[in-house]
This record gives sequence, structure tokens and C-alpha cells, in this order.
Amino acid sequence: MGVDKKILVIPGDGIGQEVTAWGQKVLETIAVNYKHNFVFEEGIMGHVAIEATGNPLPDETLDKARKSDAILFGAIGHAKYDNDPTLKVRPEQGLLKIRKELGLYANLRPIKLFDELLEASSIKPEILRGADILFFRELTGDVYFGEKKRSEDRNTASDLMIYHRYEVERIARKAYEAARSRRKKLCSVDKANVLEASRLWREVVQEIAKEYPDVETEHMFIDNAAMQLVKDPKRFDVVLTANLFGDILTDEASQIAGSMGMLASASVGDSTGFYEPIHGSAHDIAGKGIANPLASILSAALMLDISFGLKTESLRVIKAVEATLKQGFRTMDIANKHTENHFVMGTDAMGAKVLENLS
Ligand SMILES: NC(=O)C1=CN([C@@H]2O[C@H](COP(=O)(O)OP(=O)(O)OC[C@H]3O[C@@H](n4cnc5c(N)ncnc54)[C@H](O)[C@@H]3O)[C@@H](O)[C@H]2O)C=CC1
Ligand SMILES: CC(C)CC(=O)C(=O)O
Ligand SMILES: [Mg+2]
Repeated sequence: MGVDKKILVIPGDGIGQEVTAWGQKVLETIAVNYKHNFVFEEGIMGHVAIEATGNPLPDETLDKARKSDAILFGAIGHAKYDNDPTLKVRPEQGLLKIRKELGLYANLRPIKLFDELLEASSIKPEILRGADILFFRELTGDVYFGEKKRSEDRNTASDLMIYHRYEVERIARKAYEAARSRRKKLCSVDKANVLEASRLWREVVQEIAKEYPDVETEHMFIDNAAMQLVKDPKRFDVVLTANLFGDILTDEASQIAGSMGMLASASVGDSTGFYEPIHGSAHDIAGKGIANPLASILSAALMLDISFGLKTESLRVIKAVEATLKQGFRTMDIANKHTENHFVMGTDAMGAKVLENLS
């Protein structure tokens, strides 16, 4: 028996538009192959929404999001805002607001290296082989949501780094539960030697750790973690961290998987699930048709598994990606200059190869 699901697709800006089309096509193909009924709606967010309505997250999009079983998101952002920090209405506000409004406090970012991409990374293969990390990045607190201030003379600015006990408790429990079904190791990353918000974080994680005596807990400072991640990525299993640290560490960790274009994510919490690549709208390559669509396709796989419980279908998508890589097909970001038998192609050709491997 197939399942009925309502999926909201928010392509957003830049390469978000280009790659999300392939995440959606993969979901459509899975629906046909496994006789599910997926109904798709589209919503706008980010720069495109500001241009159309003046609002980076129009009420209509938020409304559709609340009514959906899952959301497939691309990316937001536009060079115009990056180049002019004085602009008050910004694409990123849309993404932050939808995360907060939907209570998406846990952002899962799996870092899994496909063997075929061992040579694509800037890190040595012997350091990378076997690396498999699951990040739990807190997503609705921290400096992203604390009070922002600018003095009247505009010469002083501050962003409040704020955490409440309950926010740390709920994401810590989720991370520990995940660690239990993996290698039973959890590393909590903070800056408790300096920051009061991190001291609360560490205190709460130490308390929650007592509920999970079967999981080995380690606490690490963010600066050390950033170094250890590239020195010896295999030492990590589950990494639990705050919003800002998780944002930065996972971009770094994308090099373990070969490219930003390979990393998918799932944001979960109080209601619907939200699935997106970890990358942004990538102005430098937007509109050129060369972005890697695999992060969006792998985000669709996470949706099938986490929101719909369709593990077989999710694995089918991952296998199709693996098969595509095994056949030597590569987008520019994961091509190895030293290998002759790679076929370097654009977004649409790569997406089409994955679809072929799904059929
Ligand atoms: N979740 C989101 O919507 C995010 C939005 N942004 C926004 O995106 C805009 C650009 O930000 P950046 O700092 O440049 O980060 P970015 O993640 O967009 O790009 C960083 C680098 O990775 C490359 N890259 C990213 N995705 C790729 C893909 N699928 N295939 C091949 N290469 C890929 C880009 O070409 C660029 O060189 C900004 O406006 C920023 O605010 C940034 C990060 C996350
Ligand atoms: C653009 C930010 C709001 C978000 C970000 O960089 C991320 O979620 O990875
Ligand atoms: Mg980021």
C-alpha cells in the first residue's frame, strides 16, 4: 500500500532553483515506482519572495509549510544583500523565520563519504576512509536569534548568544538517541572555557549524559574540534553542537564528503520535516547549470526515511547516487583532475543519470 503525502517545494534563490528540481524529480520517480501518492505544491522564500512581495517569507508560504507533511528546500541568498550589509530586509530572514515558526530545532547533517569520492577531497584518502559523522546542530537558538543591537552612532554592534536549558536538553536527547543506534559515541562541541552560554550547554549535556550511560561522551572546544575534524575525522561519531558552531563546522566537514554539493540535511522538531542541502545559493556558479544536484537528491532521500518512514525507498535513492558515481559521472566540484575515466557534466545531465539509475 502506497502512502499519501503533501510536499511543499521551496527552491529559493540561485542554485537552489537549479538543484531542487532534481530532488523533486527523484521524489516523483519514487512515487511512481513504489505507487505512492506525493502531491507537490510550490512556495517562494528569500530574494525571489522579496522581489515578488517585499517579504522574505510570505504568509502564504508559511501557511503551506504548516499544512505539508514535509518540505524540500533549496537555498536562499543574493549577492545584492551580501554586498550591502545596510539592507534591512534580507533573504536569510526568511529561512531563519521558517525554522523558528515550524520549531525545527534539530538540524541533522550526515557526513558520509561515498568510496567513489575518496580522491575528490582535498584531504588524504587514508585520513578519510571510513569517516562517518552525524552532526546535530541546534537550529532555533544562539546568536542567530538573540537580540541584535546597533548604537545610535552606528559604531557599535552586538548579537546576543543566548540558550535556555530546555533548548539544550531537547536536542541533546535527540543526539544521544541517535548515538545509541550508531557507534555509541557523542562529542559535544562548545566554547565553555570562555562563553557563559557554552557553560550552560556543557552543564546540561553532562546531566543528559547520565541518562545514556551506554554512550561515551566527550566534550571538546570548538577551536580544537575544527582542527580534529580534518586531522582525524574517524574519531567522531555523533557531534552535538550549537547553531553557529554547527553551521561553520559542517561547511568544513563537507570536505570529508568531497564537496558542499554532497551534503544533505534534515531539520526536525515540533512538526513537519524540512530537508535542504547545507550549501547556499552559490552566486559564483548560479545560472551556469554546473551545480551539483546530489545534495538536494540526498535531502529527498532523508525526507523519505525520516518524515515518511520509507527506508527501502530512501536506500534506493542513495544506491542510485552511488551507482551514478561508480559509473564515473561527476559534476565539476567532485571531478578528480587526475582520473581519465570521469565524465564531467552539468546539473541536469547528472540529475538525469541518477533518475536512470532509479528506474
Ligand atoms: N541554507 C541556505 O540557504 C544558505 C544560504 N547562504 C547564502 O548563500 C549565498 C552564498 O553564500 P556562500 O558563502 O558563497 O556559500 P555557498 O554554500 O552558497 O557556496 C560556497 C562555495 O561552495 C560551492 N558550492 C555550494 N553548493 C554547491 C553545489 N551544489 N555544487 C557545486 N558547488 C557548490 C559554491 O560554488 C561556493 O564556491 C549567500 O547569500 C549566503 O547568505 C549560505 C549558506 C546557506
Ligand atoms: C544562511 C544562514 C541563515 C544559514 C546557513 O548558513 C545554514 O543553515 O547553513
Ligand atoms: Mg551554513
